[in-house]
Amino acid sequence: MNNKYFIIDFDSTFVQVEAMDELAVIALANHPDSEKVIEEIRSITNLGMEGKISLSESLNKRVQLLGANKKHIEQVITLLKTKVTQSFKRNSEFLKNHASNIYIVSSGFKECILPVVKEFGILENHVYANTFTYDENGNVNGLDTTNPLSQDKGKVSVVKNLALTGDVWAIGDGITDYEIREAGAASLFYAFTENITREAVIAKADAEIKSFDELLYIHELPRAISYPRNRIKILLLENVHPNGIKLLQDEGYTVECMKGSLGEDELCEKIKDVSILGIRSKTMVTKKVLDAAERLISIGAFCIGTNQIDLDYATKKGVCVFNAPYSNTRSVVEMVIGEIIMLMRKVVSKNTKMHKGVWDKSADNCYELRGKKLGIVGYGNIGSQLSVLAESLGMQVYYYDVIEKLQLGNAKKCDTLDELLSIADVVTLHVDGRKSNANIIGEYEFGLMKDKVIFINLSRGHVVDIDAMVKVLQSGKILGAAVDVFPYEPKNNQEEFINPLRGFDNVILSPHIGGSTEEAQLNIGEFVARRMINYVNTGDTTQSVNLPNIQLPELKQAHRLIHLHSNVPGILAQINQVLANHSANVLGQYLKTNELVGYVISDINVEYGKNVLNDLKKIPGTIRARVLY
Ligand SMILES: NC(=O)c1ccc[n+]([C@@H]2O[C@H](COP(=O)([O-])OP(=O)(O)OC[C@H]3O[C@@H](n4cnc5c(N)ncnc54)[C@H](O)[C@@H]3O)[C@@H](O)[C@H]2O)c1
Ligand SMILES: O=C(O)CC[C@@H](O)C(=O)O
Repeated sequence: MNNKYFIIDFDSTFVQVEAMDELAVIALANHPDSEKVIEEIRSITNLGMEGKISLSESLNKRVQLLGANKKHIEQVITLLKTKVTQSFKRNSEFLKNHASNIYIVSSGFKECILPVVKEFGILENHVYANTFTYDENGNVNGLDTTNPLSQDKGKVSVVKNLALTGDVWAIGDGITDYEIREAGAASLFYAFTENITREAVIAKADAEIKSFDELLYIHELPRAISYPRNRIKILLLENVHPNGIKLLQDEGYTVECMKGSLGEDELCEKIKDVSILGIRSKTMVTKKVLDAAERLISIGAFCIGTNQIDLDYATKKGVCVFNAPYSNTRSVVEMVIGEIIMLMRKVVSKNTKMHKGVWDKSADNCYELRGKKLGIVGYGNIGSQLSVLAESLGMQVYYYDVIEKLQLGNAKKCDTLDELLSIADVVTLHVDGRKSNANIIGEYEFGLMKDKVIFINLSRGHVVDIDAMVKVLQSGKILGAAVDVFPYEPKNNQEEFINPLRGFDNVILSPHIGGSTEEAQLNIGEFVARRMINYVNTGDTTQSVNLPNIQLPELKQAHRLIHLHSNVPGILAQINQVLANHSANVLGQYLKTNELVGYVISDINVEYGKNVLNDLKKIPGTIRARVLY
């Protein structure tokens, strides 16, 4: 590190904001035309940053408009301390440990800058900036014009005077930072875009860095996190809730969102450099998609069902899949109850008639649900919660599940599907979307149902043979039906819904919205985003659908080596041999396997051979190995 120097800009680089703009907001708070003046100051700042007016002109104009005094400067310092850029904050240890290599060179004002950067160990005599001049009452009345930083190319002359020999890297968001490199006073200029992106500046830069982590990563320097988060690209399809998006953005990941889903070919193209994919029920993540995904480490299904993902193949490729197993359960249950009532009272067909002007007041074939037999197929999270609510409304609940399930309340277990179908007044499906559930309700099963049955499917489209259902609807056997899920569903809201169930006035059709409530989507968005963040940042697989679930302790003063491999004998021994070869002191080790893969986490002392990760990757059967800190 001896011959590497960092020339760091302050405004919008070391801190997230422009100190002068913030000072203006504070100083002009009681000014009658404050908004107008602040806007003027901001536009002058930008003109200066983009090189459209000279720096001295920009500075002078702004100071005159400011009307600030010493009290305001105190207030802006307090504010700036809360606005330090995340990646500088994260790497405070690096800044402290290498203080002699770090300079802050800014056209801003030292009074505002020094108290902020000092807290990060920056040396006072390494801070170069302008200084205000004051009148006898402590009001700012100008700036020290003898300071080179008040002049055009001031940064250039300051850095030249430092006479640094070695690698000098200028890091900033403005043209004046580039000028240091242009004049040959710095060897490289990095356009810093964590806070603001100026295309004109990026165009001049040797490279864009979206965070200070990225610079440290590029140059293999000591850093707070192993991999810059902004390099982790996330693609979120199908309208994920804004809270989920924000959680991921706040972590520093690069997030792209799309409202609809993508077809296989489009997704194959789009997914190439994506590390995390977020979907709901419509996006099919096939083998072909997984093969096209060169960097994918995790998929978040922002829903319950995961049948749209080739889970076995994802597991073999070491892609960790999460879903939200409970967040929309209640929403589905409420919709089922509502639909049973609407169908039993023929509200749906009567509503259609009313809109055509037909007054059909009659009680024919209209029933209370009290005392009726509800047959639940699939007694999982939704089925069992429905059981409790339906019973509280006076229904007699029967259920059938392929695995042994404890009954809740007075619900009665049926030993076969046939038994349930022949007992129930209302049949509702809540099975999962496994492939073998295709057409579990077809002609034969409809035949077993009672006359005037109410039939509901809010589970998955492929579990019902739609042609058989159409026949039985035409026969008049079904009193009413509600269907929310279909074997083929439109990819987005622009595509027409085409299905033979259209046109029956006793059938409620809904566009797969059983779980689409504000409450559920918010919960799902946050739940899945948190699971994925935890996995990426710590390796924790708790509640993953496909990888062995390991809940990990927080990583403190250690590096975490993560090794995912095919589940074959002897891998743990080989991992430990590699660790021994590199004299790595193991602080904790965690292992779990499922039938396809094994997951080994080794927390080790930070002193270890550099090639340990490469050697771990060479172990036969390795799917993925990474280091985290
Ligand atoms: N319409 C929507 O918007 C919406 C919202 C949420 C969930 N869902 C779907 O609802 C279904 C149920 O969700 P959950 O959270 O209760 O799932 P779950 O996994 O908790 O429960 C499914 C239950 O079905 C049982 N099962 C599977 N196949 C069966 C079969 N052939 N016969 C009888 N039982 C069978 C399983 O053993 C399990 O107990 C899933 O398909 C899910 O994707 C739809
Ligand atoms: O929101 C979705 O797309 C799917 C909802 C539901 O089917 C689920 O599986 O949770």
